[in-house]
Amino acid sequence: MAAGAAAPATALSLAFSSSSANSFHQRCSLKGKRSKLPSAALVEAKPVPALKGGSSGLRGSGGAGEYAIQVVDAAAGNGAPLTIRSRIDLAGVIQAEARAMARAFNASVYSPELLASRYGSRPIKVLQRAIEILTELGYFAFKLFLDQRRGLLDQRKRTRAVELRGIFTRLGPTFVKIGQGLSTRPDICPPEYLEELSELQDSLPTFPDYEAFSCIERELGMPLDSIYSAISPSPIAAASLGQVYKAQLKRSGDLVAVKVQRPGIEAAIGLDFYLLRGLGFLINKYVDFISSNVVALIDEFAGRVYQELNYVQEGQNARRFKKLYADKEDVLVPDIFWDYTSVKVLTMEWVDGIKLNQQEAIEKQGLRLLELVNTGIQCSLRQLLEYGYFHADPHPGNLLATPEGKLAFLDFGMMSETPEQARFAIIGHVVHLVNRDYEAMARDYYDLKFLSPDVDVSPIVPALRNFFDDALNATVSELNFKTLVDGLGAVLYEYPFDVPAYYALILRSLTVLEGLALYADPNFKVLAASYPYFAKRLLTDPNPYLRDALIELLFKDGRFRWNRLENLLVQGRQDRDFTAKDALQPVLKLLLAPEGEELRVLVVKEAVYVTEAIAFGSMTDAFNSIPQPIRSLMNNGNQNGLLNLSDGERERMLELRDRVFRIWGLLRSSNNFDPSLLQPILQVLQEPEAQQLGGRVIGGITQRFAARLLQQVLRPPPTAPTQR
Ligand SMILES: Nc1ncnc2c1ncn2[C@@H]1O[C@H](COP(=O)(O)OP(=O)(O)OP(=O)(O)O)[C@@H](O)[C@H]1O
Repeated sequence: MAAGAAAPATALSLAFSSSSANSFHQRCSLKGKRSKLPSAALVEAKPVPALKGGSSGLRGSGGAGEYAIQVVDAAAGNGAPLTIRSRIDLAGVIQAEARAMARAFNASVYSPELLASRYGSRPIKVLQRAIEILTELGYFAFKLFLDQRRGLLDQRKRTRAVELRGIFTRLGPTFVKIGQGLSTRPDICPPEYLEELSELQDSLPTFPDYEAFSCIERELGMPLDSIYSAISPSPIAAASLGQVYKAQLKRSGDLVAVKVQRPGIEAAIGLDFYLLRGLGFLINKYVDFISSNVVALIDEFAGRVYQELNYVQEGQNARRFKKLYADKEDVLVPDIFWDYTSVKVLTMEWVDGIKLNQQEAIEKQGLRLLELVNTGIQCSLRQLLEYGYFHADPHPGNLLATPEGKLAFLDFGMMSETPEQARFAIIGHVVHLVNRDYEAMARDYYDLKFLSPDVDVSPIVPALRNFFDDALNATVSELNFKTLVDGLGAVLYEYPFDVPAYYALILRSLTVLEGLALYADPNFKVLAASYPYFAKRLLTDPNPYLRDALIELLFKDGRFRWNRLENLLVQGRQDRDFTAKDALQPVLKLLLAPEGEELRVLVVKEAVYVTEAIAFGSMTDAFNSIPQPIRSLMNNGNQNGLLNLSDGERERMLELRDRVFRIWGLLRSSNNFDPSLLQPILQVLQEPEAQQLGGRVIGGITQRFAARLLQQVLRPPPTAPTQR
């Protein structure tokens, strides 16, 4: 990382020119005046976690970019930690955000036409960059061509993928971004390329600090010394589009991260996308083995990168993300300081934390990586499948473990949305996968918008069967998510799929988390960790699509699969948002609805089986308690026992009874369970059609027995506590 270059004294009047950590400490000394807070009208006061106690103001741990700053209340003089309180005046925040938006009114948006008009008249500049890119990419393409001629394309895939990663790094930010983007597209790249490109690091060379500092002054319209009481002399991180400094706000004393955009990046990216688009046209026209529309892909991608260049937009993304997901206490999203944010400067709450790929450092703090990864998985599932608004770039550098054990999300430049229909279709897809219903899985690709409705999915079914029958030879929960993604990728790669970008990004966010978890535990299974969430959604979500998926999961060939319900309840209860009062409600409601006819018949039939099993079980218990000699007399030489049932039948009945009792126990012991929720079943059993089916029950017990049984269950509990 380049050392911080000297800043012009005029621009940086607070002697920020010094790159010495010492001067930084001196200026960060709090000396009592830190405790003065703005006296704005207070709508909400929120404590910021206390910073670590220390003995002498702010202390740097040495190397630039690695400050372990400790703040003490010097005024108190006793080394007691100082709690910085951010007083948030909500109206003030909204106004500040509006002002930041106004500052961003001229933020660039991607427009191929604009780029064409800008660069169409600058042939020399275009030519220079074209030569640079073509030399790199052309040589690479030539090698691919030779590989193909020599029949070595497959064999050399890994080597070429490594080379491509190097080329993208050399070609700069646009290509680093493209490489990162391609690493999420299994429909475009073979697995070897996906792996190598996802390794693309965004640790690019830094740009001079004086340029960053003058950019801050220009963008915020204030001299640096009136904004900060201190700022790190060099960046603490340099990423693809900007670099990040640690600073302390003069007005409030808050510690902040200041992200400053690379100078001239917009022009560089614009020129690159102009050229790439031209190349895209050529590829579309002449390269047969690439079936996707490359120009459309470039346009979509360029649009995203341009959005990332607008830091006000990024701040708004962070705000939205925080509102949706930081309601959970284990998730942290930094606040945005709107008065210090513009298109090219983003100021956010400083997050003290360790990157999620530094397992040792995390565990040294007494934190467990797997717990943090699990928080990430649960949060990702909510992002992808509940609200649909998700962080599309969750690489380990953007996920921090805080000392309090929270998972902090950073970098909201690239967000994506899962359309509502797709959210349900994904859950349905998992249900079909669990059921190994490959026809239904193939049909899901219409709902997922992978295929247009006129494409015949029948050829895909055997491909899915081939892959999943092998992959699923254990249970789905034991399946490695990456295997699944690679396998699906291989299937998608061979068929005319058009995978929407959001889907590829979803896969990537879960693969990233799984990758992190595998460091800590090679046996970790992301799908198993996701099950409680899926189970909870299926059991409780009233959406008709999910309700039908649940019915599909629970009934097969006219029989109820009690083992599945038990499994769902066991799993669903592990989700912290699960409430038993909502469990099965969507299905039970359907029982009473006009369109629930088919379900009613199934439920009545099942009630008969269950009643039979319970009655039989009770009789067996009673029978077994009779002394042996009398039992023999009662059997009267009948080998199959009292009811003349085969061993298999008897076993099945007892198993069913035990399972139903276990499920009942699971429900009763869950929070908020109220037995009257089963009322719809009682109502259905009392209908005349149910009585005809009741005749089957052994020993003359009719459906009335079932109804009475339920009535017992539903009776309001006595007021005095009774022993179970
Ligand atoms: N609020 C913060 N608190 C502490 N460190 C931060 C904060 N924001 C960013 N950083 C540090 O700066 C690095 C780069 O930030 P960020 O990922 O936002 O930049 P970027 O240019 O958008 O990167 P990318 O290339 O991933 O898109 C992070 O990995 C993290 O180390």
